[in-house]
Amino acid sequence: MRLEVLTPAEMSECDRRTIAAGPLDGYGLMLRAGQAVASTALSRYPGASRVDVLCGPGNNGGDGYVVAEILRRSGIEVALFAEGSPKKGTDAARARTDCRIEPRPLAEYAPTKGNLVVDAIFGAGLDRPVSGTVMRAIEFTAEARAPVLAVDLPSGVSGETGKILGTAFSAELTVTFARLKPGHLLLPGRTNCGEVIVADIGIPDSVVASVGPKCFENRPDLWRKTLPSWAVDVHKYSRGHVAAFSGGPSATGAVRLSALAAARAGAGAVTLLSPSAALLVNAAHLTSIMLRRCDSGVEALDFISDRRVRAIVFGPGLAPEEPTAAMLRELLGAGENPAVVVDASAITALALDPEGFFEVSAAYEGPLVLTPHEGEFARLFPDLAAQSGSKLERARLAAQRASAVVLLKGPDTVIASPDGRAAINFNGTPLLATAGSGDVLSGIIAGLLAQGMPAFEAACAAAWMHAEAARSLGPGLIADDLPGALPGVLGNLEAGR
Ligand SMILES: NC(=O)C1=CN([C@@H]2O[C@H](COP(=O)(O)OP(=O)(O)OC[C@H]3O[C@@H](n4cnc5c(N)ncnc54)[C@H](OP(=O)(O)O)[C@@H]3O)[C@@H](O)[C@H]2O)[C@@H](O)CC1
Ligand SMILES: [K+]
Repeated sequence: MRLEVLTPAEMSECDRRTIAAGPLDGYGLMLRAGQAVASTALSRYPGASRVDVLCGPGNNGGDGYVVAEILRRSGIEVALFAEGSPKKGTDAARARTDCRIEPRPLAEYAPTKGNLVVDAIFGAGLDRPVSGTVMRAIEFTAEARAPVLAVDLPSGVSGETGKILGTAFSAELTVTFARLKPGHLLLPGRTNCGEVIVADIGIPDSVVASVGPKCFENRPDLWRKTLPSWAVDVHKYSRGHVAAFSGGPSATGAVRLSALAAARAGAGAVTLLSPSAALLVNAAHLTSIMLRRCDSGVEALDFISDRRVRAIVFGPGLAPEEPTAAMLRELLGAGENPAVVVDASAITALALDPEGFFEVSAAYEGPLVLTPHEGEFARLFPDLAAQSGSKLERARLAAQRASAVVLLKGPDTVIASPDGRAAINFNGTPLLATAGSGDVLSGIIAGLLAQGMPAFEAACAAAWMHAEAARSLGPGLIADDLPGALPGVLGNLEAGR
């Protein structure tokens, strides 16, 4: 499976290197791109006898002329509309010359009921908001509810960020080339793309590898090889011990969800470190999860070193206040170096003095993962949250600043590592928008970290497993159900090894 996600600039570099190596030239790539779209139109819309093809002035429009000519030769009635003309001497100009249909100005386009619309106005080269005639064409098409097949990207969707520039087509189907682009995976663009098909147009894998892409689709092949596996004589502590910090007596449920998820993700032992005041309430709810009184950083550190704790969940149910941030700084500064997952209120607490935390995290030698949702992210990284870049870019910058893997939650969760690697999760589901679901996620990450999985891979795997668990349960799930669904998810992964 080809998991690289290419920015439009990386894609264009792949085109350039492929053309330089030959034998395909730019027009050869365009012909293959157009053929891929035309054959998708024919196979996926077999009943379409009339097609409106809308072409822009660049190479995306060039692909459109190729599509129009192939469909015409296949006996389809094609109406061709053009916005601007390709520049002389370009591949797009050649494609227009080779197309036997005379285009009409896009201003004359009005969708006809039952027609398929092929959107070849703008693709990778969109660099400003759509307006004027193109905007009207998009609005007419939406009003007529005509099915749209987009070439590379729906016009109006930024391939780089997934943002809508002005307005955009809502496609049923998008055919892109060689690899996905961030705009196919990040919201809101992902929604406008509909189903996405990646067509092979002859760009070799070696060329893709040579441009050094660092963003990936979050699929099991990205991290399967790093999943824990155990020798027959393993015992509970060698399988990894997780410590999860409980909040006070009225805030204990969140961390119990994390603890259970860590155990279900495969940690051999999980201990809840609970303040004295919450011991009884925790004791009343725990069975296989162990319980230990802990009222200070010193007590926690003693336990961590005595019981060889490999991973910590720190955040769910804790107070979003300075003592929480201080305790985390103490844990990170002590030289024990367990893996630490910082979640929920602990992130809010760190936002009281971000620079103080970044100083400690830069010096920390253990694996560190932060799991903010957008609100927590904006508290800890207010300048990054306010900038205009993509979610991918924001997560990457945050990971570098915090010297930590940052898992920025949402329907299009992004996981970024300080080394520049990033992954975009695609299997998220609205089923996960339920109280406690984030606590389960941080527990899964800790469970995998405790078993020795590297931090970036553990965060990616956890995000994927979390969503698969939700999908396996379906509507009606509550966060309490998610840990119990993990054995099924892990079983399927094991079967795929
Ligand atoms: N060999 C290859 O590279 C291959 C590439 N392939 C195909 O090429 C596509 C990329 O082509 P591309 O780079 O020409 O960009 P494209 O999306 O056609 O747009 C550029 C044009 O749009 C204009 N423009 C932009 N925004 C605008 C706006 N808001 N409002 C108005 N105008 C706007 C911009 O105008 P300008 O900025 O120059 O004034 C320029 O004229 C890619 O998506 C894929 O389909 C395949 O054939 C495979 C081989
Ligand atoms: K397009």
